[in-house]
This record gives sequence, C-alpha cells and structure tokens, in this order.
Amino acid sequence: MPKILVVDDDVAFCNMLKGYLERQKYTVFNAFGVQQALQIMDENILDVLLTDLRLPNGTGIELLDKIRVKGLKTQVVVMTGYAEVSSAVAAMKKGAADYIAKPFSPNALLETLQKIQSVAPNTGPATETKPKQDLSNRVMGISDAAVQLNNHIALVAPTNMSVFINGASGTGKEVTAKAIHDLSKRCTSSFIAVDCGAIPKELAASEFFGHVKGSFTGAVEDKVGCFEASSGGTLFLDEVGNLSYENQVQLLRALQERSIKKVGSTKETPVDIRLVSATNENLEQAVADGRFREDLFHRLNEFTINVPSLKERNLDLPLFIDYFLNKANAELHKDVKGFTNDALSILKKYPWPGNFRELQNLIKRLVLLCQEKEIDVALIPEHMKNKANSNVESSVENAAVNWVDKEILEKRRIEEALVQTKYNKSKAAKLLQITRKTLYNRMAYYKLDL
Ligand SMILES: Nc1ncnc2c1ncn2[C@@H]1O[C@H](COP(=O)(O)OP(=O)(O)OP(=O)(O)O)[C@@H](O)[C@H]1O
Repeated sequence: MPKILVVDDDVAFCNMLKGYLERQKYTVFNAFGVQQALQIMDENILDVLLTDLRLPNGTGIELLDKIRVKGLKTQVVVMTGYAEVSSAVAAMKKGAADYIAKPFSPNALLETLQKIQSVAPNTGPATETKPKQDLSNRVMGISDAAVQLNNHIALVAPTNMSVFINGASGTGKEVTAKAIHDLSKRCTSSFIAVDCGAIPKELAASEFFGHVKGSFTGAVEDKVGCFEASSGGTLFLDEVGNLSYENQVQLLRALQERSIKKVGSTKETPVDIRLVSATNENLEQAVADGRFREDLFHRLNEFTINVPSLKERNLDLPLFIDYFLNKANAELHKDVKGFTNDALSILKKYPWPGNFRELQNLIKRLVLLCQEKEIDVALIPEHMKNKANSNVESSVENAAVNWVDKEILEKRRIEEALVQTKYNKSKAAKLLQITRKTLYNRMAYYKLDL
C-alpha cells in the first residue's frame, strides 16, 4: 500500500483525510508540525508527502528541501489557500509534483494523487516505473516535422519491431512510445514505462525481472518485474543509455531468450514483450566510446524515430499553447481565455530548450497566476523575456516574418480542410488532427467564417 504523510496543524482535518485515504488503501501518517513530520520521514520510506505550506515552527518548503537533499523519491503535493498561489508556484519550482487549493473535495485529492504517483503495490513491478501522465491525448500537429513523426509512428506501430526513440528532453518521447502502443495490436494489454536513469544498478534486475521473497535483504515479498507485467503489451525503457554494463548484459539476455529468471529463482518464465526505448543522449557515441553494448543497441534499434524539438515544430506552437491552456484551465478550474498579443509574441520568440514540458509547465503556472481574462506579458518570468528578446537566431524581424509565413500556411491548411469536408467542423478537425475546440479557436483567430 502506498505510504502517505499528511502534514497540517489542523488535527480534525488531518484525521478526516486519514480516514478517507485509508479507505482508498493508503497507509497514512499524520503530523501536525515540522518536527513531527521530519521524524516520521526519517523512520519511513514515503511515497507521497501531502503538506500544508504554513506550519507551526516552519514551512512545508523545509520538508520539500529535506526530501531533495536526501535524494528521496517521495512525491510532494502542497496544500494551499487561494491567497497563497505564489508560494505554491515557489514550491513547484523547488520540485513539488503538484499542489491542491483548499478547500478541496476528497475526489479532487484522489485525482491529484493518482496523477502524480505510480501507485504500485510493493509486490508489483512499479517502484521505479515513471509517474503516470496523461498520454492518451496528444497534439498531432500540422508542421512538416509532425507529419513525418506521425507517419513513422503509424508505420511502425502495427509491427512487432523494437523502436528506438531519439529526442531532446521534453519533446514527447514517452508520448510517442504510448502512441506506438495505442496503435498496435497490443493496445489492450499493459504499457509500462520505466525510467532506467532512476533505478540503482543493484535493483535493476529485480525491477526488470522480479524477485522471490527472501532472495536478498529487503525482498520481503515476491515481486513481479516489469518484463512479466508488460508481457503481451509494450515495455518502454526511458533513458536506456543510463543502464550499467551489467544491466545491459541482463537486458540483452532477456531479449535474446524471450524469457526471464526472477532474482533468487532458477525457473525460466517466457515473456512476450514489444520493446520501445528512448534516450536523449547520443547512443551511437556511447557505443563508440564502449559505454553501451553494440549488440544491445542493434536489438533495441530495429527502427529509429527522431522526435523533433519544439523549435522544429514552430508551426505547431499555437496548437500546443491551446491544448495546454485548455488542460490547465480544466485542472485548475479556471477559465483563462488566452494570451495578449505581447505575451504571445514572447512565447513565439523564446527558444524553448525544455520543449513541450517547459511550455506545459509555464502555461500551468501562468493560468494559476492569471487574474484577468488573458495572460499578459507581465506574468511571464523575466529570464524568458530576456531570452526571447535576445534570441539571435530568431530576431524580432526574422521571427515575425517566419511566423507570418507559418500562419499563412496554417490558415491555408484549415481552409483546405474545411472545403474538403464541406465545412463539417468535426470532419475538418479530424482531418487536421486537432480537436474541434482548437479548430474553432484557430478559425476565430484567422477570422474565418464559423
Ligand atoms: N504531442 C503531444 N501532445 C500533448 N502533450 C505532449 C505532446 N508531446 C509532449 N507532450 C507533453 O509534454 C510533456 C513531455 O513529454 P514526454 O514526457 O513524453 O517527453 P520526453 O521526451 O519523454 O521527456 P524526457 O526526455 O524528459 O523523458 C508531457 O507532459 C507530455 O504530456
């Protein structure tokens, strides 16, 4: 059962949450101040810390710092009052996974917890699997780079080929892996994502193949590994370049034999997995340097997909802005309509080194902070404005020209889709691979007849 520590000085509120969360099969600890919380954190390995920001004799940020300093994997959710949104943003900058505004309903809390956690019982494969994110909806895009990406996904998905996804951080490698799974014959079975960079090398074999009770200190129960758990489905190994040499050998063996042996067992168990892996480093270079086994590289890499950066998908930026804005509005129960022209112009000029993850995080923060109908330039962090304005590659004039070209192209594509579908908006949206709502927004933007 996932372990959660609830920290709040309101004893009745803590007890109410404890009762509710225990019914949802959590193991719950309550603390009413910083000292008590620190003690519980020292004595227990926690999956989640749910903490108020203002506490007697300290703040929730101190607890967050402690988790960071100790390198713990505990996910932190901060509880805030509406007046404290800037503190919530500060907490998220320090690594909190999410925040929840008081008063909240138990269901809203549960949704937040499910969103941030890879809720996995100790017997399951998932102590190191990645936190679940909403991968089912994706922006397909209309840029040439996006069209090529989507074509490659559609092409390789129905096969059983191992796919190797290459791309910078935050470009949507996991989203791509999930799309491959969803479009494959395996879509009704599990898709399991594992962050190889987060698994200590001594535990990797147990994470991959499972273990039997008593096989090593800490193996208190039998555990199913992610190979077995994703049998029939798709196993996504993210940051595969981070695997130690020994773990690479173990992985190669399992892929060659198509069977696994649990740690502490001699029994072979056949597995039927489709492997998708990803990295944002140059794995060919790692092979050349002798840091990554060449035979494993070829096993993983029957087909390569290069995921383009946001910069290469410039034309898709408005679609992503729209998508992340709708998502943030829904999550935060807000109704921010969009961006002022000045704010939008910063977003268009900023180079987005963190790609879609950075864009999504920024939009969520801006929606949270926005008190008006539209997000204005004043809310955008100074460093982004400076970077946008000094972005030599896309100086103001170049960016403007570039942007105009791209907007003309987008408008033309929308018009063509509308003509092709005889102005049936649902069909046109489908053709353009965008939502109806986005289509309406883009039509309004281009002043096309609704
Ligand atoms: N096409 C898309 N449609 C909607 N959201 C997307 C899309 N691509 C990426 N995102 C969002 O951007 C964020 C980053 O995506 P993802 O985790 O797949 O990137 P990644 O390349 O695997 O990142 P990392 O290298 O850090 O592991 C996620 O929140 C994801 O939901």
